[in-house]
Amino acid sequence: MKITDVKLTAIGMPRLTGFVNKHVMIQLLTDEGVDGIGEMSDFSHLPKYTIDIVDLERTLQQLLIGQNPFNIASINLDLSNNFPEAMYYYEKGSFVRNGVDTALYDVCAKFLGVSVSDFIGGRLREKIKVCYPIFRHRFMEEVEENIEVVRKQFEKGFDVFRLYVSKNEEADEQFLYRINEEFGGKVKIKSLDFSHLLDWKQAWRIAKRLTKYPVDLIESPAYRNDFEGLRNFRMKCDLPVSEHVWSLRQQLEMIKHDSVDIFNVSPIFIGGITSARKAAETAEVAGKSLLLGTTQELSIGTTAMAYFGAALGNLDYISDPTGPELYVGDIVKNKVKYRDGYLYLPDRKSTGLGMEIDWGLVDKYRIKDLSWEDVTVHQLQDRTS
Ligand SMILES: O=C(O)[C@@H](O)[C@H](O)[C@H](O)[C@@H](O)C(=O)O
Ligand SMILES: [Mg+2]
Ligand SMILES: [Mg+2]
Repeated sequence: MKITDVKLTAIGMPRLTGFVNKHVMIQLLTDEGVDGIGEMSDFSHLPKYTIDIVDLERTLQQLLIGQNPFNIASINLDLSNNFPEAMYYYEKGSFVRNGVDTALYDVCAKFLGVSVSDFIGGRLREKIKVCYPIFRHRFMEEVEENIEVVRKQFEKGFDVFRLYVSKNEEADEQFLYRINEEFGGKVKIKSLDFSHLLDWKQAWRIAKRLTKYPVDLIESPAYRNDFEGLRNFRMKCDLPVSEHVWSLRQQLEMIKHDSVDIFNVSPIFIGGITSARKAAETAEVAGKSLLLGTTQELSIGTTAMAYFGAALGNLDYISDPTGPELYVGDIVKNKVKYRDGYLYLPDRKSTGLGMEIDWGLVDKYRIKDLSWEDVTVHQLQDRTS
């Protein structure tokens, strides 16, 4: 089998909050008539510059046309040479590698007539427990709005939430207090996510205040790549500490410094299922736990993560992918399913990723490029419109 063409389509998908996220769908066409699809999810993160998708499409055509898609290892090497790791959480090259790598798994599994699960180690579970995100409070009035979000999502079956904290600790505390009052033990807060916005000492001061209320873990409570800072925080805190993995080198440093208890791994931030499996195995060797992170993907990206997560032995904590529940729409005929706060894998009998593009929806959400609208850094950090 040979790749004969590569096509990219930019998608602008609004969230229920109004914030529009820009994604790129990739199609790999082959001489066997089977096509692979993948997703470069959520380019709407800092830094505020843009990838030219016409140019990217040309680059990927040069790299991929004529290649056998089963050469996943060598194609990943080429991709890493062209889009190297950068020790940065939202490195756009990782998003590009992720889209291509996912599409390779889709096309190869489809060609064999099997599910992606049969390609990457099977399934230890058919569903993955996830939590719904509550975006960062900046103003006191947002507490009431967020309590309303919890009420609504609780009705839809979500009973675990995670909270982004640290811009208004008064509001953060008020939110936790209100949740405790109104829902008691019925709703759980999985994590407080500091998103690398504070130095570890400031994060520790706020964490002490907020952990009067029950939470499972603390995420990103130090500046990016401050491995000692993370460790200092971890040594003070009774709760487990998690951090995203955005490069294998960064993961190694976190292991050397014993910075975390849990690695938050997601294919988008480490450049695909292939790299994510490497990171997951590294975590296992180092005796660390895992949770499945997210950039809030559409259904194609979320399903890819579900396959990856279903084969993990050390997925010890509640995971994060809820993208399809945050966006107003999708671009597939068969959106991923959530029930009772679980992300369900597609039927094992489906082939490839099991996703079917809905071209009507693609046309509805298609955009011409990834250019930035008029958004502020606060809006980007807090995912608000
Ligand atoms: O755990 C996290 O840090 C998040 O999922 C974070 O990456 C978000 O900003 C996410 O990417 C989003 O777009 O909501
Ligand atoms: Mg996080
Ligand atoms: Mg994101």
